[in-house]
Amino acid sequence: MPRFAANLTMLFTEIPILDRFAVAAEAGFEGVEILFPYDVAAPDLSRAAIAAGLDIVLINAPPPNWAGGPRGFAAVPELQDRFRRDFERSLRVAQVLRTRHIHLMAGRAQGEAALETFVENLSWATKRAPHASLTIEPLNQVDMPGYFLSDYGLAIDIIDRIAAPNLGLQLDTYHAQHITGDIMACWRKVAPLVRHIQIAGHPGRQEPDTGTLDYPAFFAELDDWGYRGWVAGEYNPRQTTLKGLDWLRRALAVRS
Ligand SMILES: O=C(O)[C@@H](O)C(=O)CO
Ligand SMILES: [Mg+2]
Repeated sequence: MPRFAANLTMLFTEIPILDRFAVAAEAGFEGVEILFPYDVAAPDLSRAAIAAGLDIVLINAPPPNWAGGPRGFAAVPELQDRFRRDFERSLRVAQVLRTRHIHLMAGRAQGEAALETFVENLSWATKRAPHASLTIEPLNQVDMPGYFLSDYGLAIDIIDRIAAPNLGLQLDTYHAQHITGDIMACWRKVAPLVRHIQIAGHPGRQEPDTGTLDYPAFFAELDDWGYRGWVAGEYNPRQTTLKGLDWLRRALAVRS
């Protein structure tokens, strides 16, 4: 059974960010991810994680705007400088938080120039931060209209083309089911490239045990493949976060 992390940008939002760590640990999570940890002082986040005994396993590179702002710039030709500056900032924050994975968001863009920019920026970043694990994540076009990366074939081609050991795939089962219609087949196609997994129910993006996806079977499949990475709950809780954690309790019971 994989190790589970809580996405503190979407879970436990009923309490202040620095209080979410202890509550997540108490609930059984062993790690957390924070999409845009740029509004709170990094040493405060780090202290809260250490006090709760949790790893901060993933952050996104800026922009620090979750509420409808741009979704990254890595594939936006005219914003290459901005991407690189923001990446430097995420490296500084990741160092304080001791975070292993940094998700580099492509942003809204299209066409050949966007592809070349994405490849150039990602190659640059892999060399700039050889110690970091960098990820790219296909997002579906309904939730993220115009986002450059919403195709798994394209993600595989880009990762193969750059061929850097520190660049891999972030598999979000909600987006993957939306994009491919078959999460299990998608996982089997991309498994060797996957560095980090996020889960939610589909459709609806609520608790993993809502909707149509069979998570006990998916977790068993991850074990069969020897997946050793994290699985992060990244969803919108239906009520309070704690009331919707049966999926985690059941998974942890299978593990023990
Ligand atoms: O799935 C998502 O939306 C996230 O993992 C993300 O990185 C920001 O959009
Ligand atoms: Mg995701």
